[in-house]
Amino acid sequence: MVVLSHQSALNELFLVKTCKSTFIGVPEVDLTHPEAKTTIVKACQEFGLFKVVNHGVPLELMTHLENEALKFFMQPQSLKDKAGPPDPYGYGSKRIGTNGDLGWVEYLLLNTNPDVISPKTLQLFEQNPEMFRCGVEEYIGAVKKICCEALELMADGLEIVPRNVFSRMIRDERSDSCFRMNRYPECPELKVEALSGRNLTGFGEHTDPQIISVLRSNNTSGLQICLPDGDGDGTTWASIQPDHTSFFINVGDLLQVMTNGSFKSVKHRVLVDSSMSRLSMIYFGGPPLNEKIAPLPSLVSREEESLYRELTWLEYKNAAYKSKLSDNRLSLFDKSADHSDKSPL
Ligand SMILES: C=C1C[C@]23C[C@@]1(O)CC[C@H]2[C@@]12CC[C@H](O)[C@@](C)(C(=O)O1)[C@H]2[C@@H]3C(=O)O
Ligand SMILES: O=C(O)CCC(=O)C(=O)O
Ligand SMILES: [Fe+2]
Repeated sequence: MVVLSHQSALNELFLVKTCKSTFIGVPEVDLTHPEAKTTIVKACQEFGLFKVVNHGVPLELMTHLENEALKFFMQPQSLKDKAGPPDPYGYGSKRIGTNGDLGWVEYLLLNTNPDVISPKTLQLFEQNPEMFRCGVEEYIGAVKKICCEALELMADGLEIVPRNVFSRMIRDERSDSCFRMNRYPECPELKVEALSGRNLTGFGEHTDPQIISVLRSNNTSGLQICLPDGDGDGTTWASIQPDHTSFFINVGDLLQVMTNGSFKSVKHRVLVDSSMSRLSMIYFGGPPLNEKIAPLPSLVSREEESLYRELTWLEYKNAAYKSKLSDNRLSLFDKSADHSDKSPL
């Protein structure tokens, strides 16, 4: 629990100046609608984000796991710490990654491949057997299905054959996907006058490095996306209205590369609410580590049009995990950039 005497620490670590932001209407997609592929492609090109409604995943399945996660987060710190520090998998608090990023968040990060289950995750499952084994597996099974359907509609919309060009990487048994549960405790101190005009960063601005991310949260707001800078007058953040019954899907870096920049890996962040805690669960769909990632030939008619060079997911992931949250990781793929005299990022 934060007390006011910690205000200066809060200031230094997490407070950002409030900048103007408005709620935007995110494109909504029913994956079974005949126009779904067109809506999805447009949303991925324009925003890099869309909302999936009428998806058929029972609300109880989502709330069951949410409640189990809350039970975990409500345990004494000493018990939670047994599942940490993250390596990168396991329990973490306030430190995000290993390169100095901080946020007003505690989280659990899991690899979804049971073959690469980390000791930290094993410890977590042993401490909370019922809680995670069933809940997490069932939930991941459901979101993975939605994720693959969405990726197949993207291929249809872009007229790419075969339509499993993206989804096969997620369905592959070696797929390097992960799953994260974030809890952003409310921060009543934000209401005191001294802090007015300030926001607290829960999760700093970044793009997701994988192919695609599927997010579900409780009804607490906080997620913001960075809008394309139409008139070039600076960064505009748009708040996303939470909806605990729906999923939000966002484009990751690898999908931006494979679509040769047509789909946008959206920059996003989370700000903390003063009176309600936010609980989010995100599935990050990634390819097998040795998968070569480059613009799809059918989207590039001449070699000169290809914006990105080829890298394996392992190469990109290793570099990404050495970077800070807000770094421009995609520049590593950038064909026009000269990387000879610099570190990878
Ligand atoms: C600061 C970092 C945390 C992160 C690894 C990184 O070095 C840069 C990318 C970060 C990110 C963002 C999306 C996902 O939440 C995540 C699990 C991922 O794959 O890349 C996190 C990483 C993390 O929290 O370890
Ligand atoms: O917690 C959220 O709502 C989003 C977090 C996020 O962007 C991430 O974990 O990569
Ligand atoms: Fe993210």
